[in-house]
Amino acid sequence: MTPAVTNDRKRAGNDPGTGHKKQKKVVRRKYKAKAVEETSPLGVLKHEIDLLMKSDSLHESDIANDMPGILNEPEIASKYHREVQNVKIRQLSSNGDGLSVIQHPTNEAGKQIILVPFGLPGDIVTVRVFKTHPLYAEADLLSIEEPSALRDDLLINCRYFGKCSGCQFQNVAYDQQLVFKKQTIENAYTHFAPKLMAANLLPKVDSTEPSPLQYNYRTKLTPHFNLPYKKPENMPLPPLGFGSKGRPEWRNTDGGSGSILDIEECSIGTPIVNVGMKNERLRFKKEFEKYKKGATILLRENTSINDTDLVGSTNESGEVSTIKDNDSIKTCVTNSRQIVREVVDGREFEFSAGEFFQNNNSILPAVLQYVRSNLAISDKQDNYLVDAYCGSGLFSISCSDNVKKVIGVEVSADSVKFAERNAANNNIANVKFIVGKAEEIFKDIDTPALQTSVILDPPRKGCDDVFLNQLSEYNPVKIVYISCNVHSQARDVEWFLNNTVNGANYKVESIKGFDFFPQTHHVESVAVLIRV
Ligand SMILES: C[S@@+](CC[C@H](N)C(=O)[O-])C[C@H]1O[C@@H](n2cnc3c(N)ncnc32)[C@H](O)[C@@H]1O
Repeated sequence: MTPAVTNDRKRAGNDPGTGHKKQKKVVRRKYKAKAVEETSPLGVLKHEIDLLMKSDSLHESDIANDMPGILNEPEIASKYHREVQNVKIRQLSSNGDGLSVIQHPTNEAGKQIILVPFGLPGDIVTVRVFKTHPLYAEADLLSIEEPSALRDDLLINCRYFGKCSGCQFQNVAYDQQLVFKKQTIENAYTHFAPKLMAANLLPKVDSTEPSPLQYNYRTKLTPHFNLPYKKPENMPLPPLGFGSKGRPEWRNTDGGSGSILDIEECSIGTPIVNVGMKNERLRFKKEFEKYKKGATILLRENTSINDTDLVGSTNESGEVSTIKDNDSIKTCVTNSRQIVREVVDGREFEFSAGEFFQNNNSILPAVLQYVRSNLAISDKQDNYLVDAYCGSGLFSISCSDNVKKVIGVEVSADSVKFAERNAANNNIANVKFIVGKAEEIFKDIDTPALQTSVILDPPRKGCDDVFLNQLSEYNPVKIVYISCNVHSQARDVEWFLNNTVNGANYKVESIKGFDFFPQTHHVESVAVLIRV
Protein backbone atom coordinates (compact mmCIF):
# COMPACT_ATOMS: atom_id res chain seq x y z
CA MET A 1 0.00 0.00 0.00
CA THR A 2 1.29 3.44 -0.87
CA PRO A 3 1.89 5.41 2.34
CA ALA A 4 -0.17 8.55 2.82
CA VAL A 5 1.79 11.67 1.94
CA THR A 6 2.06 14.08 4.82
CA ASN A 7 2.26 17.84 4.42
CA ASP A 8 5.71 17.73 6.07
CA ARG A 9 7.01 15.52 3.34
CA LYS A 10 5.57 17.82 0.71
CA ARG A 11 7.31 20.75 2.34
CA ALA A 12 10.58 18.88 2.35
CA GLY A 13 10.28 18.55 -1.45
CA ASN A 14 10.17 14.78 -1.46
CA ASP A 15 8.55 12.84 -4.25
CA PRO A 16 5.05 11.97 -2.99
CA GLY A 17 5.19 8.58 -4.73
CA THR A 18 8.63 7.35 -3.60
CA GLY A 19 9.45 9.56 -0.64
CA HIS A 20 12.88 10.27 -2.23
CA LYS A 21 14.31 13.76 -2.35
CA LYS A 22 13.16 15.49 -5.60
CA GLN A 23 15.83 16.94 -7.92
CA LYS A 24 15.45 20.74 -7.86
CA LYS A 25 14.65 21.84 -11.42
CA VAL A 26 17.12 24.43 -12.64
CA VAL A 27 15.25 27.13 -14.53
CA ARG A 28 17.42 28.77 -17.16
CA ARG A 29 16.89 32.51 -17.37
CA LYS A 30 15.80 33.76 -20.75
CA TYR A 31 16.88 37.03 -22.33
CA LYS A 32 13.86 39.12 -23.18
CA ALA A 33 14.47 41.76 -25.83
CA LYS A 34 12.38 44.90 -25.36
CA ALA A 35 10.59 46.46 -28.33
CA VAL A 36 12.55 49.47 -29.51
CA GLU A 37 11.08 52.49 -31.28
CA GLU A 38 13.08 53.08 -34.47
CA THR A 39 13.90 56.74 -33.87
CA SER A 40 14.65 56.37 -30.14
CA PRO A 41 18.32 56.36 -29.04
CA LEU A 42 18.37 52.53 -29.03
CA GLY A 43 16.69 52.35 -32.44
CA VAL A 44 19.29 54.75 -33.83
CA LEU A 45 22.09 52.73 -32.23
CA LYS A 46 20.85 49.69 -34.16
CA HIS A 47 21.45 51.64 -37.40
CA GLU A 48 24.89 52.68 -36.22
CA ILE A 49 25.77 49.07 -35.45
CA ASP A 50 24.53 48.02 -38.92
CA LEU A 51 26.82 50.61 -40.51
CA LEU A 52 29.83 49.49 -38.46
CA MET A 53 29.15 45.88 -39.46
CA LYS A 54 28.94 46.88 -43.10
CA SER A 55 32.15 48.87 -43.02
CA ASP A 56 34.04 45.96 -41.39
CA SER A 57 32.35 43.26 -43.52
CA LEU A 58 30.87 41.68 -40.41
CA HIS A 59 27.64 39.72 -40.09
CA GLU A 60 25.35 39.53 -37.09
CA SER A 61 26.70 36.08 -36.25
CA ASP A 62 30.22 37.59 -36.00
CA ILE A 63 29.21 40.13 -33.33
CA ALA A 64 26.42 38.23 -31.54
CA ASN A 65 26.77 37.91 -27.77
CA ASP A 66 25.77 34.75 -25.91
CA MET A 67 22.89 36.16 -23.85
CA PRO A 68 21.64 32.85 -22.36
CA GLY A 69 25.24 31.94 -21.45
CA ILE A 70 25.84 35.30 -19.73
CA LEU A 71 22.57 35.06 -17.81
CA ASN A 72 23.02 31.46 -16.67
CA GLU A 73 26.70 30.60 -16.56
CA PRO A 74 28.94 32.71 -14.33
CA GLU A 75 32.11 31.58 -16.12
CA ILE A 76 30.72 32.84 -19.44
CA ALA A 77 29.59 36.12 -17.82
CA SER A 78 33.11 36.63 -16.45
CA LYS A 79 34.61 36.17 -19.91
CA TYR A 80 32.36 38.92 -21.22
CA HIS A 81 32.57 41.33 -18.34
CA ARG A 82 36.26 42.01 -18.45
CA GLU A 83 38.86 44.72 -18.74
CA VAL A 84 40.17 45.42 -22.25
CA GLN A 85 43.22 47.52 -23.10
CA ASN A 86 44.24 49.33 -26.27
CA VAL A 87 40.72 50.02 -27.39
CA LYS A 88 40.55 52.57 -30.18
CA ILE A 89 37.37 54.66 -30.21
CA ARG A 90 36.18 54.66 -33.81
CA GLN A 91 33.30 57.13 -33.84
CA LEU A 92 30.55 58.73 -31.79
CA SER A 93 27.06 57.36 -31.49
CA SER A 94 24.30 59.93 -31.94
CA ASN A 95 23.93 59.76 -28.16
CA GLY A 96 27.45 61.13 -27.77
CA ASP A 97 29.03 57.84 -26.59
CA GLY A 98 32.21 56.43 -28.13
CA LEU A 99 31.75 53.36 -30.34
CA SER A 100 34.45 50.76 -30.85
CA VAL A 101 34.99 47.29 -32.32
CA ILE A 102 37.06 44.90 -30.20
CA GLN A 103 37.94 41.22 -30.14
CA HIS A 104 34.97 39.00 -29.24
CA PRO A 105 35.40 37.43 -25.77
CA THR A 106 34.36 33.90 -26.69
CA ASN A 107 34.29 33.69 -30.48
CA GLU A 108 37.88 33.76 -31.73
CA ALA A 109 36.88 34.76 -35.24
CA GLY A 110 34.30 37.29 -34.02
CA LYS A 111 34.25 40.92 -32.96
CA GLN A 112 32.33 42.79 -30.30
CA ILE A 113 30.83 46.23 -30.67
CA ILE A 114 31.07 48.33 -27.51
CA LEU A 115 29.73 51.67 -26.36
CA VAL A 116 32.15 53.71 -24.27
CA PRO A 117 30.61 56.86 -22.77
CA PHE A 118 33.10 59.76 -22.69
CA GLY A 119 35.37 58.07 -25.25
CA LEU A 120 36.15 60.37 -28.20
CA PRO A 121 37.00 59.30 -31.76
CA GLY A 122 40.75 58.60 -31.93
CA ASP A 123 41.21 57.94 -28.18
CA ILE A 124 43.08 54.77 -27.21
CA VAL A 125 41.63 53.66 -23.90
CA THR A 126 41.29 50.92 -21.32
CA VAL A 127 37.71 49.92 -20.59
CA ARG A 128 35.71 47.55 -18.44
CA VAL A 129 32.85 45.82 -20.24
CA PHE A 130 30.05 45.58 -17.69
CA LYS A 131 26.76 45.00 -19.48
CA THR A 132 25.99 42.95 -22.55
CA HIS A 133 23.17 43.16 -25.08
CA PRO A 134 22.62 40.82 -28.04
CA LEU A 135 24.62 42.90 -30.56
CA TYR A 136 26.71 45.26 -28.42
CA ALA A 137 28.03 45.78 -24.92
CA GLU A 138 28.43 48.75 -22.59
CA ALA A 139 31.81 49.61 -21.12
CA ASP A 140 33.14 52.04 -18.55
CA LEU A 141 36.08 54.22 -19.45
CA LEU A 142 38.88 53.37 -17.01
CA SER A 143 41.84 55.30 -18.40
CA ILE A 144 42.97 57.10 -21.52
CA GLU A 145 46.24 55.72 -22.87
CA GLU A 146 46.53 58.02 -25.89
CA PRO A 147 44.16 60.95 -26.12
CA SER A 148 42.32 61.84 -29.30
CA ALA A 149 43.28 65.12 -30.97
CA LEU A 150 39.70 66.20 -30.19
CA ARG A 151 40.15 65.75 -26.44
CA ASP A 152 41.10 68.63 -24.16
CA ASP A 153 40.29 67.62 -20.60
CA LEU A 154 41.43 71.05 -19.38
CA LEU A 155 38.19 72.42 -20.80
CA ILE A 156 36.08 70.41 -18.34
CA ASN A 157 34.02 72.85 -16.32
CA CYS A 158 32.12 70.59 -13.93
CA ARG A 159 33.43 68.23 -11.28
CA TYR A 160 30.75 65.69 -12.15
CA PHE A 161 31.57 65.58 -15.86
CA GLY A 162 32.44 62.03 -16.81
CA LYS A 163 30.08 60.52 -14.25
CA CYS A 164 26.86 62.46 -14.77
CA SER A 165 24.64 61.46 -17.70
CA GLY A 166 23.79 65.11 -18.49
CA CYS A 167 26.82 66.31 -20.51
CA GLN A 168 28.95 64.43 -23.04
CA PHE A 169 31.22 67.05 -24.62
CA GLN A 170 32.66 69.39 -21.99
CA ASN A 171 36.16 68.30 -23.02
CA VAL A 172 35.61 69.11 -26.70
CA ALA A 173 36.20 72.61 -28.13
CA TYR A 174 32.88 74.30 -28.82
CA ASP A 175 33.44 74.57 -32.60
CA GLN A 176 34.01 70.82 -32.70
CA GLN A 177 30.81 70.20 -30.71
CA LEU A 178 28.98 72.07 -33.48
CA VAL A 179 30.65 69.83 -36.07
CA PHE A 180 29.53 66.71 -34.14
CA LYS A 181 25.96 68.00 -34.19
CA LYS A 182 26.05 68.64 -37.92
CA GLN A 183 27.27 65.06 -38.37
CA THR A 184 24.40 63.80 -36.22
CA ILE A 185 21.96 65.53 -38.58
CA GLU A 186 23.74 64.16 -41.65
CA ASN A 187 23.70 60.64 -40.20
CA ALA A 188 20.03 60.96 -39.27
CA TYR A 189 19.07 61.82 -42.85
CA THR A 190 21.32 59.05 -44.20
CA HIS A 191 19.61 56.50 -41.95
CA PHE A 192 16.03 57.69 -41.96
CA ALA A 193 15.68 59.35 -45.38
CA PRO A 194 17.70 56.89 -47.50
CA LYS A 195 15.53 57.27 -50.61
CA LEU A 196 15.85 61.06 -50.63
CA MET A 197 19.57 60.67 -50.06
CA ALA A 198 19.98 58.16 -52.90
CA ALA A 199 17.96 60.34 -55.27
CA ASN A 200 20.08 63.37 -54.33
CA LEU A 201 17.01 65.20 -53.13
CA LEU A 202 18.50 66.61 -49.93
CA PRO A 203 20.48 69.83 -49.59
CA LYS A 204 23.82 69.91 -47.78
CA VAL A 205 23.25 70.33 -44.04
CA ASP A 206 24.12 73.91 -43.02
CA SER A 207 26.57 74.60 -40.20
CA THR A 208 25.10 74.39 -36.71
CA GLU A 209 24.07 77.70 -35.17
CA PRO A 210 26.01 78.19 -31.92
CA SER A 211 24.34 79.05 -28.64
CA PRO A 212 25.35 82.50 -27.36
CA LEU A 213 25.69 80.92 -23.90
CA GLN A 214 27.67 77.69 -23.73
CA TYR A 215 27.32 77.26 -19.96
CA ASN A 216 24.70 78.53 -17.49
CA TYR A 217 22.02 78.51 -20.18
CA ARG A 218 19.49 75.89 -19.02
CA THR A 219 16.39 77.54 -17.57
CA LYS A 220 14.98 74.26 -16.24
CA LEU A 221 16.58 71.46 -14.22
CA THR A 222 14.93 68.48 -12.56
CA PRO A 223 17.17 66.87 -9.90
CA HIS A 224 15.67 63.75 -8.35
CA PHE A 225 16.21 61.14 -5.65
CA ASN A 226 15.21 57.51 -5.10
CA LEU A 227 13.92 55.85 -1.96
CA PRO A 228 13.53 52.14 -1.30
CA TYR A 229 9.99 50.71 -1.46
CA LYS A 230 9.89 50.56 2.34
CA LYS A 231 11.87 53.48 3.67
CA PRO A 232 13.90 52.31 6.67
CA GLU A 233 13.85 54.36 9.84
CA ASN A 234 16.80 56.75 10.25
CA MET A 235 17.75 56.27 6.63
CA PRO A 236 20.72 58.45 5.67
CA LEU A 237 20.04 61.18 3.13
CA PRO A 238 20.10 59.65 -0.38
CA PRO A 239 21.89 61.41 -3.26
CA LEU A 240 19.86 64.20 -4.86
CA GLY A 241 20.93 65.07 -8.39
CA PHE A 242 21.07 63.53 -11.84
CA GLY A 243 21.46 60.03 -13.26
CA SER A 244 24.98 58.63 -13.37
CA LYS A 245 26.65 57.08 -16.40
CA GLY A 246 28.17 53.73 -15.46
CA ARG A 247 31.10 53.53 -13.02
CA PRO A 248 33.94 55.19 -14.89
CA GLU A 249 37.35 55.67 -13.31
CA TRP A 250 39.04 58.09 -15.69
CA ARG A 251 37.60 61.03 -13.76
CA ASN A 252 38.91 60.78 -10.27
CA THR A 253 36.27 63.00 -8.70
CA ASP A 254 33.57 62.74 -6.06
CA GLY A 255 29.81 62.69 -6.44
CA GLY A 256 29.24 59.07 -5.49
CA SER A 257 28.85 56.06 -7.70
CA GLY A 258 25.21 55.00 -7.39
CA SER A 259 22.55 55.34 -10.06
CA ILE A 260 21.96 58.96 -8.97
CA LEU A 261 24.82 61.35 -8.33
CA ASP A 262 24.62 63.83 -5.48
CA ILE A 263 24.99 67.14 -7.28
CA GLU A 264 24.87 70.56 -5.66
CA GLU A 265 25.63 72.66 -8.72
CA CYS A 266 25.07 72.16 -12.46
CA SER A 267 27.33 74.12 -14.77
CA ILE A 268 24.82 74.24 -17.63
CA GLY A 269 21.98 75.53 -15.40
CA THR A 270 21.36 79.30 -15.21
CA PRO A 271 22.66 81.08 -12.09
CA ILE A 272 19.19 81.40 -10.51
CA VAL A 273 18.35 77.75 -11.18
CA ASN A 274 21.56 76.87 -9.32
CA VAL A 275 20.54 79.12 -6.41
CA GLY A 276 17.22 77.23 -6.41
CA MET A 277 19.12 73.94 -6.37
CA LYS A 278 21.09 75.03 -3.29
CA ASN A 279 17.91 76.15 -1.46
CA GLU A 280 15.98 73.01 -2.35
CA ARG A 281 18.83 70.75 -1.25
CA LEU A 282 18.77 72.41 2.16
CA ARG A 283 15.01 72.01 2.30
CA PHE A 284 15.35 68.36 1.28
CA LYS A 285 17.79 67.78 4.13
CA LYS A 286 15.42 69.39 6.64
CA GLU A 287 12.25 67.74 5.40
CA PHE A 288 13.61 64.35 4.38
CA GLU A 289 11.62 62.56 7.08
CA LYS A 290 8.38 63.61 5.35
CA TYR A 291 9.20 61.89 2.06
CA LYS A 292 7.69 58.42 1.63
CA LYS A 293 8.93 57.81 -1.91
CA GLY A 294 11.45 59.18 -4.40
CA ALA A 295 10.63 62.44 -6.15
CA THR A 296 11.75 64.93 -8.78
CA ILE A 297 12.26 68.57 -7.86
CA LEU A 298 11.36 71.14 -10.50
CA LEU A 299 13.67 74.15 -10.84
CA ARG A 300 12.44 76.65 -13.43
CA GLU A 301 13.77 80.15 -14.03
CA ASN A 302 11.24 82.97 -13.76
CA THR A 303 11.71 86.58 -14.87
CA SER A 304 9.92 89.35 -12.96
CA ILE A 305 9.90 93.03 -13.83
CA ASN A 306 9.41 94.39 -10.32
CA ASP A 307 10.20 93.15 -6.86
CA THR A 308 6.65 93.00 -5.52
CA ASP A 309 5.06 89.56 -5.06
CA LEU A 310 8.17 87.64 -6.05
CA VAL A 311 7.58 83.88 -6.14
CA GLY A 312 10.06 81.05 -6.02
CA SER A 313 12.53 79.05 -4.01
CA THR A 314 13.36 80.58 -0.60
CA ASN A 315 16.61 80.72 1.33
CA GLU A 316 17.16 79.60 4.93
CA SER A 317 15.60 82.83 6.24
CA GLY A 318 12.45 82.20 4.24
CA GLU A 319 13.13 84.97 1.71
CA VAL A 320 12.64 84.38 -2.02
CA SER A 321 16.10 84.13 -3.58
CA THR A 322 16.63 86.58 -6.43
CA ILE A 323 19.25 87.61 -8.93
CA LYS A 324 19.09 91.01 -10.57
CA ASP A 325 19.52 90.85 -14.34
CA ASN A 326 19.48 94.23 -16.17
CA ASP A 327 15.92 95.50 -15.76
CA SER A 328 14.50 92.26 -14.45
CA ILE A 329 14.68 90.03 -11.40
CA LYS A 330 15.17 86.29 -11.68
CA THR A 331 13.64 83.80 -9.26
CA CYS A 332 13.54 80.00 -9.34
CA VAL A 333 10.06 78.46 -9.30
CA THR A 334 9.58 74.94 -7.91
CA ASN A 335 5.79 74.51 -8.09
CA SER A 336 4.80 73.01 -11.47
CA ARG A 337 1.51 74.94 -11.44
CA GLN A 338 3.09 78.27 -10.70
CA ILE A 339 2.99 80.73 -13.60
CA VAL A 340 6.43 81.69 -14.85
CA ARG A 341 7.46 84.37 -17.26
CA GLU A 342 10.17 84.54 -19.92
CA VAL A 343 11.12 87.35 -22.23
CA VAL A 344 12.10 86.33 -25.74
CA ASP A 345 13.08 88.88 -28.35
CA GLY A 346 11.36 91.63 -26.35
CA ARG A 347 8.08 89.72 -26.06
CA GLU A 348 6.75 88.26 -22.85
CA PHE A 349 5.62 84.67 -22.48
CA GLU A 350 3.87 83.16 -19.49
CA PHE A 351 3.26 79.46 -18.96
CA SER A 352 2.83 76.91 -16.16
CA ALA A 353 6.26 75.97 -14.79
CA GLY A 354 5.54 72.29 -15.42
CA GLU A 355 4.47 72.72 -19.07
CA PHE A 356 6.76 72.72 -22.09
CA PHE A 357 8.83 75.78 -22.88
CA GLN A 358 12.19 75.90 -24.70
CA ASN A 359 15.05 75.55 -22.19
CA ASN A 360 17.75 77.82 -23.63
CA ASN A 361 16.55 81.41 -23.74
CA SER A 362 19.84 82.69 -25.20
CA ILE A 363 19.47 80.97 -28.59
CA LEU A 364 15.76 81.68 -29.11
CA PRO A 365 16.16 85.06 -30.90
CA ALA A 366 18.41 83.41 -33.53
CA VAL A 367 15.97 80.50 -33.99
CA LEU A 368 12.98 82.81 -34.32
CA GLN A 369 14.81 84.99 -36.83
CA TYR A 370 15.68 81.92 -38.91
CA VAL A 371 12.12 80.57 -38.80
CA ARG A 372 10.64 83.97 -39.74
CA SER A 373 13.06 84.38 -42.64
CA ASN A 374 12.04 80.98 -43.99
CA LEU A 375 8.28 81.53 -43.96
CA ALA A 376 6.65 82.58 -47.22
CA ILE A 377 5.79 86.12 -46.22
CA SER A 378 5.66 88.68 -49.01
CA ASP A 379 4.42 92.28 -49.01
CA LYS A 380 2.41 91.71 -52.16
CA GLN A 381 -0.22 89.41 -50.77
CA ASP A 382 -1.99 88.40 -47.60
CA ASN A 383 0.02 85.80 -45.73
CA TYR A 384 -1.21 83.17 -43.29
CA LEU A 385 0.52 80.94 -40.79
CA VAL A 386 -0.43 77.66 -39.15
CA ASP A 387 1.58 76.70 -36.04
CA ALA A 388 0.98 73.02 -35.30
CA TYR A 389 2.08 71.85 -31.83
CA CYS A 390 2.17 75.53 -30.75
CA GLY A 391 2.61 75.16 -26.96
CA SER A 392 2.12 78.53 -25.26
CA GLY A 393 2.45 80.34 -28.57
CA LEU A 394 6.19 81.04 -28.91
CA PHE A 395 6.34 80.67 -32.71
CA SER A 396 2.76 81.84 -33.42
CA ILE A 397 3.29 85.11 -31.58
CA SER A 398 6.90 85.69 -32.61
CA CYS A 399 6.11 85.16 -36.30
CA SER A 400 2.82 87.07 -36.40
CA ASP A 401 4.17 90.30 -37.91
CA ASN A 402 3.12 90.89 -41.56
CA VAL A 403 0.78 87.90 -41.37
CA LYS A 404 -2.96 88.36 -41.79
CA LYS A 405 -3.91 85.47 -39.56
CA VAL A 406 -2.06 82.88 -37.45
CA ILE A 407 -3.75 79.69 -36.27
CA GLY A 408 -2.04 77.69 -33.54
CA VAL A 409 -3.10 74.21 -32.45
CA GLU A 410 -2.01 72.46 -29.29
CA VAL A 411 -3.23 69.40 -27.42
CA SER A 412 -2.67 70.90 -23.93
CA ALA A 413 -5.61 73.12 -22.96
CA ASP A 414 -3.44 74.70 -20.27
CA SER A 415 -0.82 75.75 -22.86
CA VAL A 416 -3.54 77.16 -25.13
CA LYS A 417 -4.89 79.21 -22.25
CA PHE A 418 -1.42 80.72 -21.88
CA ALA A 419 -0.99 81.13 -25.64
CA GLU A 420 -4.16 83.28 -25.70
CA ARG A 421 -3.01 85.27 -22.70
CA ASN A 422 0.48 85.75 -24.23
CA ALA A 423 -1.05 87.05 -27.47
CA ALA A 424 -3.18 89.53 -25.48
CA ASN A 425 -0.25 90.63 -23.26
CA ASN A 426 1.85 91.30 -26.35
CA ASN A 427 -1.02 93.18 -28.08
CA ILE A 428 -1.26 90.68 -30.88
CA ALA A 429 -4.74 90.37 -32.30
CA ASN A 430 -4.23 88.29 -35.46
CA VAL A 431 -3.69 84.92 -33.76
CA LYS A 432 -6.25 82.27 -32.90
CA PHE A 433 -5.49 79.15 -30.86
CA ILE A 434 -7.32 75.85 -30.99
CA VAL A 435 -7.19 73.11 -28.37
CA GLY A 436 -6.92 69.87 -30.27
CA LYS A 437 -4.71 67.36 -31.93
CA ALA A 438 -2.53 68.56 -34.77
CA GLU A 439 -3.74 65.45 -36.61
CA GLU A 440 -7.17 67.09 -37.00
CA ILE A 441 -6.11 70.67 -37.53
CA PHE A 442 -6.66 70.98 -41.26
CA LYS A 443 -10.39 70.34 -41.11
CA ASP A 444 -10.72 73.75 -39.36
CA ILE A 445 -8.38 75.65 -41.61
CA ASP A 446 -9.73 77.64 -44.51
CA THR A 447 -6.79 79.91 -45.35
CA PRO A 448 -5.59 79.77 -48.99
CA ALA A 449 -2.88 77.11 -49.11
CA LEU A 450 -0.73 79.02 -51.59
CA GLN A 451 -0.47 81.89 -49.12
CA THR A 452 -0.09 79.76 -45.98
CA SER A 453 3.12 78.59 -44.30
CA VAL A 454 3.04 75.84 -41.68
CA ILE A 455 5.35 75.57 -38.66
CA LEU A 456 5.66 72.12 -37.10
CA ASP A 457 7.34 71.60 -33.74
CA PRO A 458 6.20 68.16 -32.56
CA PRO A 459 7.42 66.19 -29.52
CA ARG A 460 10.38 63.77 -29.90
CA LYS A 461 8.33 61.04 -31.52
CA GLY A 462 7.58 63.30 -34.49
CA CYS A 463 4.38 63.53 -36.55
CA ASP A 464 2.14 60.62 -37.38
CA ASP A 465 0.95 59.54 -40.83
CA VAL A 466 -2.56 60.94 -40.29
CA PHE A 467 -1.10 64.38 -39.72
CA LEU A 468 1.37 64.18 -42.61
CA ASN A 469 -1.38 63.04 -45.02
CA GLN A 470 -3.60 65.95 -44.03
CA LEU A 471 -0.72 68.38 -44.30
CA SER A 472 -0.05 67.12 -47.81
CA GLU A 473 -3.70 67.34 -48.82
CA TYR A 474 -3.77 70.90 -47.51
CA ASN A 475 -0.68 71.57 -49.66
CA PRO A 476 0.78 74.71 -48.00
CA VAL A 477 3.34 76.84 -49.81
CA LYS A 478 6.06 76.32 -47.17
CA ILE A 479 6.68 74.06 -44.21
CA VAL A 480 9.21 74.83 -41.46
CA TYR A 481 9.74 71.68 -39.41
CA ILE A 482 11.51 72.24 -36.06
CA SER A 483 12.51 69.14 -34.15
CA CYS A 484 14.36 68.08 -31.01
CA ASN A 485 14.73 64.59 -32.54
CA VAL A 486 16.33 64.87 -35.96
CA HIS A 487 15.82 61.13 -36.53
CA SER A 488 12.04 61.31 -36.41
CA GLN A 489 12.24 64.53 -38.44
CA ALA A 490 14.24 62.79 -41.20
CA ARG A 491 11.79 59.85 -41.20
CA ASP A 492 8.80 62.24 -41.46
CA VAL A 493 10.37 64.32 -44.24
CA GLU A 494 11.08 61.21 -46.32
CA TRP A 495 7.60 59.82 -45.72
CA PHE A 496 5.94 63.14 -46.53
CA LEU A 497 7.79 63.57 -49.83
CA ASN A 498 7.49 59.95 -50.95
CA ASN A 499 4.19 58.70 -49.59
CA THR A 500 1.68 61.51 -49.43
CA VAL A 501 -0.60 62.74 -52.18
CA ASN A 502 1.20 66.04 -52.87
CA GLY A 503 4.56 65.16 -51.32
CA ALA A 504 6.31 64.97 -54.69
CA ASN A 505 5.52 68.68 -55.20
CA TYR A 506 7.87 69.61 -52.37
CA LYS A 507 11.60 70.19 -52.25
CA VAL A 508 13.73 70.21 -49.08
CA GLU A 509 15.19 73.69 -49.29
CA SER A 510 17.46 73.65 -46.22
CA ILE A 511 18.38 71.69 -43.10
CA LYS A 512 20.15 73.41 -40.23
CA GLY A 513 20.96 72.55 -36.63
CA PHE A 514 20.65 74.89 -33.66
CA ASP A 515 22.66 74.16 -30.55
CA PHE A 516 20.01 74.43 -27.86
CA PHE A 517 22.07 72.24 -25.50
CA PRO A 518 25.83 72.98 -25.54
CA GLN A 519 28.08 70.35 -23.87
CA THR A 520 25.48 67.65 -24.59
CA HIS A 521 24.81 65.48 -27.66
CA HIS A 522 21.36 67.03 -28.27
CA VAL A 523 20.67 69.08 -31.37
CA GLU A 524 17.58 70.90 -32.60
CA SER A 525 17.11 70.62 -36.34
CA VAL A 526 15.10 72.91 -38.63
CA ALA A 527 14.13 71.58 -42.07
CA VAL A 528 12.47 73.89 -44.58
CA LEU A 529 10.23 72.38 -47.28
CA ILE A 530 8.99 74.45 -50.19
CA ARG A 531 6.25 73.68 -52.71
CA VAL A 532 7.80 73.83 -56.18
C1 LIG B 1 8.25 70.46 -28.68
S1 LIG B 1 6.86 71.18 -27.96
C2 LIG B 1 6.73 72.67 -28.90
C3 LIG B 1 5.92 73.78 -28.29
C4 LIG B 1 6.09 75.17 -28.92
N1 LIG B 1 6.24 75.13 -30.33
C5 LIG B 1 7.25 75.92 -28.27
O1 LIG B 1 8.29 76.09 -28.92
O2 LIG B 1 7.11 76.36 -27.12
C6 LIG B 1 5.61 70.17 -28.58
C7 LIG B 1 4.21 70.55 -28.18
O3 LIG B 1 3.30 69.67 -28.86
C8 LIG B 1 2.21 69.40 -28.01
N2 LIG B 1 1.58 68.16 -28.56
C9 LIG B 1 1.94 66.88 -28.36
N3 LIG B 1 1.18 66.06 -29.11
C10 LIG B 1 0.33 66.84 -29.82
C11 LIG B 1 -0.69 66.58 -30.78
N4 LIG B 1 -0.98 65.35 -31.16
N5 LIG B 1 -1.35 67.63 -31.31
C12 LIG B 1 -1.05 68.91 -30.92
N6 LIG B 1 -0.11 69.22 -30.02
C13 LIG B 1 0.58 68.20 -29.47
C14 LIG B 1 2.83 69.31 -26.63
O4 LIG B 1 1.86 69.55 -25.62
C15 LIG B 1 3.90 70.41 -26.70
O5 LIG B 1 3.40 71.64 -26.24
